[in-house]
Amino acid sequence: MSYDLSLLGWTDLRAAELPADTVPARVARVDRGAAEVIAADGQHHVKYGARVRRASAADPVALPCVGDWAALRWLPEGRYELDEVLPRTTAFIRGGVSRDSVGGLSGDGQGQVLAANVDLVFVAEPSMHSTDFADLGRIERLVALAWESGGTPVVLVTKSDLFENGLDELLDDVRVAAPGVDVHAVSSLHGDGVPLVADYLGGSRTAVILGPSGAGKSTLVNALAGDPLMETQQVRAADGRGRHTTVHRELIPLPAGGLIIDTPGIRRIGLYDIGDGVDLVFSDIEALASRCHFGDCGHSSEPGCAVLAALESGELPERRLESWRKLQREAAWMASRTDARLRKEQLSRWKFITKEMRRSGRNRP
Ligand SMILES: Nc1nc2c(ncn2[C@@H]2O[C@H](COP(=O)(O)OP(=O)(O)OP(=O)(O)O)[C@@H](O)[C@H]2O)c(=O)[nH]1
Ligand SMILES: [Zn+2]
Repeated sequence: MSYDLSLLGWTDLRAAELPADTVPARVARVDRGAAEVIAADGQHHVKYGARVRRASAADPVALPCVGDWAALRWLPEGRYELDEVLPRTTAFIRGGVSRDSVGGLSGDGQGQVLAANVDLVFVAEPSMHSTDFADLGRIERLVALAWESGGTPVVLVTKSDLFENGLDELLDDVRVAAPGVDVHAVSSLHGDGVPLVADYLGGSRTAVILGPSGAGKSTLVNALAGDPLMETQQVRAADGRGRHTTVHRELIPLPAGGLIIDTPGIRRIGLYDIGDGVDLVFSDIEALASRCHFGDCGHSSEPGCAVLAALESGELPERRLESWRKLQREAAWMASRTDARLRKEQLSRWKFITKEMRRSGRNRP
């Protein structure tokens, strides 16, 4: 089986970075010390070469991850080895903080890349979640995370069929929560909006879908993929196989071109390093704050505060200001951690391209 790598996102820009005597391959899945990759001549299971092992021992962020482009080197013994991870254009990084551990935090200083080279980040938020409406705060949080990864967020208000009246008003509220971000309603059940989501992938782009459990992510991926690649909740519950089904297919090529990365890690991603992302998702408040009388205005009781004025006039919803304060506190806390700062520096070499891309065309597919 041979693959057209351009359909998997391979570009001339990346080709320029390929070391001599190697062939490119996209990482579909990783497994301690080895990866499943897709090269032009087929799929391979490859072990990491000495260079990758050395680099990742020093910094786990250097470990290959799903979505990476890798350089494979042919060994005399007749197999490929993963020789190098090519520079990433975008990356979802989980900080060295596990919120599941005792006390809620365990700062081990070990960053981990969950997915790389993701062009589009679909933020799925159901229009109705049991009896609750779409959660705007969660959208803000995931959009911030999306910007921080370097990908372009697109908000999908899923299960739009559950919202009979007022869908337009809901979409307006979501647009306020995510300025500069495309917002669409999707019903995988009826197929509404699904072709539009596929269009974003433009034949060779890579996307992830973030969102709470039950948002309809698997159902949407199935609708995009056109065949039952992943089983939805009911099926999984029935056969008791848990989430294994998605683990086996982490990089999913779509029939119309483009790819979706769906991994348990990406599904569980919450709020990690969102420093820059907060500024982007709250660009309206940042703009207001720049007009405050005092440069270091805390927007609490200072005279000449443009933020408070907007709050009073109703231009700025109070919920949104609170959401901004909360995310800023978390981002500040993350930034105060030395290891988080270090990790950022190590990553900056991978991220500069990203920022340029973000500046040049952040909203359109
Ligand atoms: N009414 C309606 N229900 C939907 C739609 N999409 C998905 N569902 C249902 O919502 C439930 C959850 O869908 P999933 O696709 O499993 O959600 P998920 O986001 O993948 O959830 P996790 O795997 O837990 O992260 C299932 O019962 C689906 O049948 C939709 O467009 N409309
Ligand atoms: Zn102010």
